[in-house]
Amino acid sequence: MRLLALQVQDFRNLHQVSLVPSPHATIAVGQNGQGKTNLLEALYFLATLKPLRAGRLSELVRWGAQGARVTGRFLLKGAEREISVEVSGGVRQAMVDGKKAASLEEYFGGVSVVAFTPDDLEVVKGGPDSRRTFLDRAVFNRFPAFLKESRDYARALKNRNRLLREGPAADAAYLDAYDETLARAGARVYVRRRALMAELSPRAQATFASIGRTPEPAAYGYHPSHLGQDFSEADEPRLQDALLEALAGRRRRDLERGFTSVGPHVDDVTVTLGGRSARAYASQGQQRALVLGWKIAEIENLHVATGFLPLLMLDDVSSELDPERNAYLMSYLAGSGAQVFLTTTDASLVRGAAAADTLWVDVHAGQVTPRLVEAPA
Ligand SMILES: Nc1ncnc2c1ncn2[C@@H]1O[C@H](COP(=O)(O)OP(=O)(O)OP(=O)(O)O)[C@@H](O)[C@H]1O
Repeated sequence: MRLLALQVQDFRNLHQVSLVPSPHATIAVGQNGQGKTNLLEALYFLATLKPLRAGRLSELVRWGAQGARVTGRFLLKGAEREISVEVSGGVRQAMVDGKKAASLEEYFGGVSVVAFTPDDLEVVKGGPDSRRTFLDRAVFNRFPAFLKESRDYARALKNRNRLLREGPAADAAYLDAYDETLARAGARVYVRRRALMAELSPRAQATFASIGRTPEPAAYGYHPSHLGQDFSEADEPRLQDALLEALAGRRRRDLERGFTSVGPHVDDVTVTLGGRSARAYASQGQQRALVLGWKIAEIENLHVATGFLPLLMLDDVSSELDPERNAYLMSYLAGSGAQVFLTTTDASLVRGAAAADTLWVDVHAGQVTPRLVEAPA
């Protein structure tokens, strides 16, 4: 998979950008607050239909503009196709070759992206919410149908919670029906997450072992909470029954509190080092290596599973790493053969990922301008 051309219109502070990226590294250099992350976010949104940072889609539209649009021409399995996404009035529209996409499968058609951002550290340091978001981005990359499946779950959860807020007056027959829907959708979410973790965690552990410079082994885990037992990814029907039972068992408590207390929305990801919580015990450098181990594993896992290397995006990551780990990452990127997009305030930090075919662009006040000469060291 390769991105041949990218066009961005009225996306955050980017008024109009037209870029022919390098087949390998494209590096955006600029001072703080100029639009470097916005450029990556535009590409991320195109490739995933999910915002990288925004809470609301309307935040993506340039102030004063009617709508935002991102278009990419990709080379996939020898054929060119154009996908684009528009946001207007808080609504997103996905298109393939200029026509409304018939399905998400048609839209994505093999496009995937792995993003490295300074926020990734939240997977170790942050709360369960950030860990679930982190995990779900990886699940979605591996199984594009998960975009719809996770939405189905969120909708079912919202409906049940709305009914729970009626308290004891809530109609029991309706609740039974909502429990069924929620258990079905929840089992799907769980099974997808579990399948991803089964592929990813051994790879991430091995990558960490090679970059962590620490004798303790890392472990990345995901288990259902409040179900009393674990389930494999092949156990969907049994899991659905267990979820249904747990929902029934917690109904009284849920009615009192007005929200659903069991299901994948309260599950957590565990990251440990030598069997101890990485959040509580790992150093900053070890925490960063744990995240890096996961991300590199994700790239390799996608490559094996789909036959394609995903697009890689690194938002100002080098400034967060110590020189040795940064050098490792840069040489990994240069040797991976992947198409990479990097941002930095300091070109010298990412020089290790650059080659003769690198496209250097300057980002200033929302303008993206290719450099005619290579960036100075
Ligand atoms: N919807 C929007 N419309 C117009 N401008 C926006 C919008 N959303 C954000 N901005 C502007 O975009 C700029 C931030 O851009 P961005 O986050 O890409 O910075 P950056 O170059 O990555 O900087 P840093 O190095 O600090 O991360 C800010 O000036 C912000 O005001």
